[in-house]
Amino acid sequence: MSITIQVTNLQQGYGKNVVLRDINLTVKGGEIVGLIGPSGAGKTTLVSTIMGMLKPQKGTVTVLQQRMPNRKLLGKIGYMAQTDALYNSLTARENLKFFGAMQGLSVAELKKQIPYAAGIVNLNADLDKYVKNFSGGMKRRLSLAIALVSNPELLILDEPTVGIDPELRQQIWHELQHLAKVGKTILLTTHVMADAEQSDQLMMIRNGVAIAQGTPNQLIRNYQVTSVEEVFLKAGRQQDAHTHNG
Ligand SMILES: Nc1ncnc2c1ncn2[C@@H]1O[C@H](COP(=O)(O)OP(=O)(O)OP(=O)(O)O)[C@@H](O)[C@H]1O
Repeated sequence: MSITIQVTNLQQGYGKNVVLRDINLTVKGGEIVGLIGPSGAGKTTLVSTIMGMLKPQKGTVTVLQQRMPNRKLLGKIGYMAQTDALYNSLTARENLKFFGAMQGLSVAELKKQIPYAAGIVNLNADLDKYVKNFSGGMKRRLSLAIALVSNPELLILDEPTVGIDPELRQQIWHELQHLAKVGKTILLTTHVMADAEQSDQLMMIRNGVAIAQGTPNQLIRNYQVTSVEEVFLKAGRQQDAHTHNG
């Protein structure tokens, strides 16, 4: 399977503030990779760098064999940001049309893709409602539909399940697993352990470094615990002990 994302010895930050240190990540086509870590750990900074919105301070990022940042690749990446960037004065359908057209979809493609993307997040019945009347969860769902509408090779989802009820979360996961099976690559950040457990590969980030990496089962075995949550807690304690001793 080809490599979709390659991050090598990445250091990233804002001005003199270094947020990520020595991050290495390889994501193969068709894989679902979860980034987990406490608030402020650097997950959004990492996905923004992979998207090419930030230039690495040190190290390299390659996406679909192209060195990032690279504006030409943006059309191939479906991105769901942490804060919903939606037009409140437009309907959900108009938002999907606008963002789909920006991604290069033709009128005929939009006609086919809008019901598909809205269907995944259960929004077909609300397509002609104004976004200003949407609940927080509906806005998250519309943002996810926008990420999916152009049928991109790579999906980057920053906390996609925040504000989404358990039933719909399961439905979304079902679709993400299906998309991965047909070769799409998915990188997501999450605080939700149930999401982490569904990922093929996990990277746990804490204080700007990767403290644990592997498949959920590998991590559970290596740390001799029974859940991903316990892996995270144990890896965190080990990082603290190491920092205090070092
Ligand atoms: N635009 C910015 N300018 C300066 N500092 C920033 C900026 N964005 C993030 N930071 C800082 O970088 C660090 C990592 O933030 P980041 O948003 O990547 O964390 P996160 O793991 O995504 O957190 P959360 O789970 O809360 O979204 C934080 O200390 C934050 O204050």
